[in-house]
Amino acid sequence: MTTTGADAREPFLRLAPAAHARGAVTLPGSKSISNRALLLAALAEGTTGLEGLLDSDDTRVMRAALRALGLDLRQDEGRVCLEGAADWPQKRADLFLGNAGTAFRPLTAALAMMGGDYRLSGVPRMHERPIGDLVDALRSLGCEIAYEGREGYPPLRIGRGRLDVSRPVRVRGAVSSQFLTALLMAAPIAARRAGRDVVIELDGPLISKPYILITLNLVERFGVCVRREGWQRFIIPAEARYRAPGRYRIEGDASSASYFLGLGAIAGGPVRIEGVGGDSIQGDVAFAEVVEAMGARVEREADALVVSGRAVADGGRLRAFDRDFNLIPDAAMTAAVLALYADGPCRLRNIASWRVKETDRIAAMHAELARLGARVESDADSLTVHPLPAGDWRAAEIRTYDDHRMAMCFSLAAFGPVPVTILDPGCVSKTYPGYFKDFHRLLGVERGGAAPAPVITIDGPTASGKGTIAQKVAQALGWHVLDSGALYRLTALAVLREGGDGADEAQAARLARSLDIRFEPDAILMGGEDVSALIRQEEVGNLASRVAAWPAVREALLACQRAFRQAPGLVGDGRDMGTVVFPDAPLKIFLDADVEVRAQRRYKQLKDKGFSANLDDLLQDLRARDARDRGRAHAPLVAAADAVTVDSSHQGIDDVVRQVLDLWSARGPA
Ligand SMILES: O=C(O)C1=C[C@@H](OP(=O)(O)O)[C@@H](O)[C@H](O)C1
Ligand SMILES: C=C(OP(=O)(O)O)C(=O)O
Repeated sequence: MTTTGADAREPFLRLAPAAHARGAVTLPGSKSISNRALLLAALAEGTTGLEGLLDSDDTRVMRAALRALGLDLRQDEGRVCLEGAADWPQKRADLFLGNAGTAFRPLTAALAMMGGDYRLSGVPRMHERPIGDLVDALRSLGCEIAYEGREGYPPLRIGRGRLDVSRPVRVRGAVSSQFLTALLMAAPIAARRAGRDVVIELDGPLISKPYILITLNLVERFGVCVRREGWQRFIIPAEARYRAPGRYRIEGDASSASYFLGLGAIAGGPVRIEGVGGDSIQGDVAFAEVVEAMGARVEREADALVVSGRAVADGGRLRAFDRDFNLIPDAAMTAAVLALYADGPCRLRNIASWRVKETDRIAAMHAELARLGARVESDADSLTVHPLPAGDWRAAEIRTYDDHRMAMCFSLAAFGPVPVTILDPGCVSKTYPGYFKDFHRLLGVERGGAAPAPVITIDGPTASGKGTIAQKVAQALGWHVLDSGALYRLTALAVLREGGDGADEAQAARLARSLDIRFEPDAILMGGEDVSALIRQEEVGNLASRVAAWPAVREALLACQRAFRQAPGLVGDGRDMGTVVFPDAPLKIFLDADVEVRAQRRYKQLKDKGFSANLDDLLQDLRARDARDRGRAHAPLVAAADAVTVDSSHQGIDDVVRQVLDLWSARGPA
């Protein structure tokens, strides 16, 4: 199902439309906690054994930097052991920190307070991510920092300043909370040198507050108790000293958990996520509440979450939201993709920080969701995503902008009816190198389990010949055939027999659910009665088109249709076979023909069977039915984005059958 692997920096990863996912995943260690723990262990007296440390680009640059600064890091039976020091031995270093905000900002503060001759740089995008608010705060403390390029942005040069902590240091937190985090973690260096309390005051608003709580939690685990007055003032006592806690276990990454919470919500689940749970210290576990509000169920254990929902492939829909995501900006990206499956427009508010992360995430998210076919609106600090009806999905190539979260959250777009291609999937290595492997495992793609029987879908308007073509293709391949139109006709017949006219959705859905039908080789039985001829009547056909427009009816018949998918294979004909019922079908045909040609065919069919017919009436009828089928809001008649359109206007039946069989032998077995 996957066209190429994603372990190396492959150019793309093609995800076939998926329907269900279940199983357990163990999260990699938290990026935010790993890099904080590395820095604090490096500053602490004694040896710390870090367990569950994340191994990814962001932590590798941190570890490499600490080594370059003269610290001793050893790998020891699944732990990273680190001998810390209040002052680091190497006073000159040129440090490359990739695009890791959690390495760049805290190291800037620590090195600036220690003093030395340091240069800090990163990837080009890191040089576009602001750091001026932190540099201003550090300069106000007497640190010496210079911008090598653009004012307010890396690369930085750090020298030897003269620390003065006699006055509170003020820091702005409106652009990133990492500036306050950096000062809080480094402050004990200044407190020790100056022999007095360091007071940090917030200047203006603070975003991403839960990350400050992670910082305070970690700082305390390493022996420093910060006195805190709300979000306004933080006092680091003169005698603050970091002490190694011996061993420290890093919990799983809660931002990474968001993809699996989303997965369980749209793919049925249950998905068991191990590594974060009710005891987590990360704000992003609150994403569990977001998927709950959207309709998923989440069970919380101390160190695990179990999520399940109604699969969108089975007709499930998530509840729309209008929500402030300031506290969980990273997990919020997952919600933007889930919005595709919602029952109304979803609004993500207060996410301006997205603009200065790995990429301008508001612009990137807007562009890529739109590429899938979604309607999207955005402004300086918000994003509105409209749900994407099955017929509007486009098989898109998603650009990821070297942003791990773009790649990970767009994997959830694989639950639409068309394939989705993720470009540069290897960018997940920033925080989750094994992401796609875990994702595929939950989808069952890598499990080698029984693959579902193949399906060829043939969709098209009335009288395009799809019923005959489907029969003949199925015969040639020795497969089953599903005449989905018959299910709607049977429902219509049941409605007529109850005296209804198709205007009552609940009645039609109730009858659809309770159909007692049997398909025999030459007959269709309802309640034991052969109704094959009855359901071919124009009156029933017209009513069928009307009841088929009811979402509750389509939903009632969905599971019934999918049950036809059995070995050795199925040819399904209808109007939404490829878009809704079998979105993962390896071959989809959209069979079209001019409306005049179709009217002629229908006319001949009726005449041959001895019915009276009028060509003009038939033409008018077909036009009306086409308009109804194409215009209905729920599962309208459209070609799936990955369907092959075959025009049968000027071809004989056998030519079309041959064409379909050729297409199958060309692509099916692959
Ligand atoms: O402190 C941290 O570990 C982080 C803080 C957040 O950044 P902002 O405070 O810039 O929103 C978050 O987006 C980032 O991934 C990690
Ligand atoms: C914003 C992120 O990273 P950083 O730590 O580099 O800020 C992120 O991981 O989503």
